Amino acid sequence: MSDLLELTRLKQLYPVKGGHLHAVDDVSFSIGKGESLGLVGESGCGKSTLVRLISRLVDPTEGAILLNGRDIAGCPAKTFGRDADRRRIQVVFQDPTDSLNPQWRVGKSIADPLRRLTKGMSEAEITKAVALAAERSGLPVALLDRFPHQLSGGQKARVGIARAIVLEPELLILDEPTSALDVSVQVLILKLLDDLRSRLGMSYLFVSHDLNVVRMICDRVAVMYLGKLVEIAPTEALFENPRHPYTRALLSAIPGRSEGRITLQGDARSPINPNPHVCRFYGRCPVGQDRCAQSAPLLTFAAPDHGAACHFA
Ligand SMILES: Nc1ncnc2c1ncn2[C@@H]1O[C@H](COP(=O)(O)OP(=O)(O)OP(=O)(O)O)[C@@H](O)[C@H]1O
Repeated sequence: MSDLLELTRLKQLYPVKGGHLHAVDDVSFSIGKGESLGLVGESGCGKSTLVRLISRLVDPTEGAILLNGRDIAGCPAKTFGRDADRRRIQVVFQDPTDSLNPQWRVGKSIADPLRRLTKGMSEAEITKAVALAAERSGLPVALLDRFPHQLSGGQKARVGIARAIVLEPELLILDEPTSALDVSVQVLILKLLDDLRSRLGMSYLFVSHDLNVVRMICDRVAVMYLGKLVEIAPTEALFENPRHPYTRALLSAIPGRSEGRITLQGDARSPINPNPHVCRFYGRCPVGQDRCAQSAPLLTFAAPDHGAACHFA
């Protein structure tokens, strides 16, 4: 797998009374083309700062950010908005409400990156691209005329994803994309993201404080502590054999860890939903917890946006 993104000795220092705070301290890692890398660590460890550096909202104090071999850290944050690489990196934020203009119909919000970052697209082409992004994100085209406050949390999350993928980026940075959602919708959005990555061949940097979520959709996991990268490993290796004491502490703090794991997998047909998911689940169920808590390890999970339903296999 060749690298899409490579960070080399990236540093971000903030001036504080009596010195500097090392928000990101000498961080190096890479993300392969089509790879999903999870980034975990406790609050304040520097995850958001790293996201802001990679998406070029702020300039690093030191270090390189190679995108397809080009050092985009050399392009000032102020002008990166006009850079050809800008459209290759998109971010999905934690609370989609924050990234949507409340006075715009959501179709206009999804079209906005196209209008700002591409040149020469006709209105017909923009409308077609918006409809395709909505369809890929599982957002009915009829909802494009609504305002954000007229949508559910799950639908707004889909708008945020449609807006991010409309430019067909190579790197999608997902900054706690499901933490504002209730648990049944969370599973659907994670499944959608997992499918989109394989369909569109994007790479993910998936930032989360929830290790169970990271385990579901990441190929590798990077662990940050006090601005430093303390461990990076393939997901299963990290969960089965954590090397750094901080990683071990994080893993031991996962609720219900002793009960097992959750993964998402493939499509199965069901009479309830023409496009259901199968949720292979061991442990506490993320949906319909009451019913599923004592379930057999495998259950099928067929869930439209509202009214998720679990079925024991
Ligand atoms: N603009 C700034 N000026 C000074 N210090 C900052 C600034 N932005 C962040 N910090 C500090 O840098 C450190 C890392 O912050 P950051 O927001 O990156 O952490 P985080 O891991 O994303 O936390 P959370 O999960 O709570 O969002 C924190 O100690 C924070 O207080």
